Amino acid sequence: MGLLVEGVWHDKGYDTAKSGGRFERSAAAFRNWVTADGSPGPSGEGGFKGEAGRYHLIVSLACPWAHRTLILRRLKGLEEAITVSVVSPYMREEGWVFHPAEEGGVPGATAEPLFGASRLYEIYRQAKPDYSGRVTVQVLWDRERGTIVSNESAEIVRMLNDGFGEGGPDLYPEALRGAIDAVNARVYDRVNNGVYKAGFATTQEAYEEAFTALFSELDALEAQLDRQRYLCGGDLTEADIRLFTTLVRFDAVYVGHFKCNRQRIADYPNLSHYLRDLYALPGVAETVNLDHIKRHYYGSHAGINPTGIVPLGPELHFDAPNDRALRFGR
Ligand SMILES: N[C@@H](CCC(=O)N[C@@H](CS)C(=O)NCC(=O)O)C(=O)O
Repeated sequence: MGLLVEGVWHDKGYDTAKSGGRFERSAAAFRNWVTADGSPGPSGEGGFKGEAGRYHLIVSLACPWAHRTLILRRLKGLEEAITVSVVSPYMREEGWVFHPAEEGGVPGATAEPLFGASRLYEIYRQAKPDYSGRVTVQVLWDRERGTIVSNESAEIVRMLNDGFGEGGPDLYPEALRGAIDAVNARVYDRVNNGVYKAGFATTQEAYEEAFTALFSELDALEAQLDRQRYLCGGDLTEADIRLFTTLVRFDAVYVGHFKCNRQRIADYPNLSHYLRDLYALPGVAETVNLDHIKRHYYGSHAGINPTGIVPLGPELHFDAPNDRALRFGR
């Protein structure tokens, strides 16, 4: 794990000393928006029109943030329009690297076709030679302007929802925006980022704080999903995709590696049926790669798992039947 300082790579982890052992995630640096007509979005510059063949997405199949964007790309039918590269699951001294399966990398990892880069930080330097900051997945690259449009998944999912024309479900419908934003805020802080706050805490107090907030939120979500099929009612929204990418990793990595072990998702009846309901959406199962997920977490964070041993379990059955459609009538 590391970062760029004025374009120079430094192998350096997050510093929790200044924050009482608490993990604090840095804000993403590239915040432009692809829009249907190229007009500016809520931040950054304009000039990024939604066009097939123009954009390239660089993801890790291990990363829950990148996973959101891969699911949106699939649900919105944008697989032909937006090309994808997959980094190696191992993120070590050089950060995220490209090590394609054909060259002995992990199956599912690909090359980087834009510059033939071997490290993700080279892509950041192409966009901004003196870039200072963390080098994170995912990255949405614009071939036309030769730069990074955005490296913030919460914003990329919105661009994929409505920046490339019609097609697929509207996952951020006008009428539900208030409800979606409210759920997202809770889920981001206590669940999506909550598992990282527990896992990367370096004091007992910081860990306990994150653990308690995480499980109280999961309990609340369990109760909410007893009343409705999806987080914002009867229709699937962006909020569900954002929760899904954490739930699908939970029993495999967050319970053990991040010590989120009060209980598993498999022990929550509603959350586990809900997880399988989302997994069964067309094309979603193909975006889930548990091999990359387990190798990444257990094999990249030497401070947490110094041996790098990847557990063989648990057995997971996301493709087992679920009761959600039957219970909620759709
Ligand atoms: N806010 C960003 C967060 C992305 C992020 O933190 N990705 C992780 C992988 S799961 C990463 O690349 N970490 C490398 C680092 O922090 O140095 C987003 O949602 O896109």
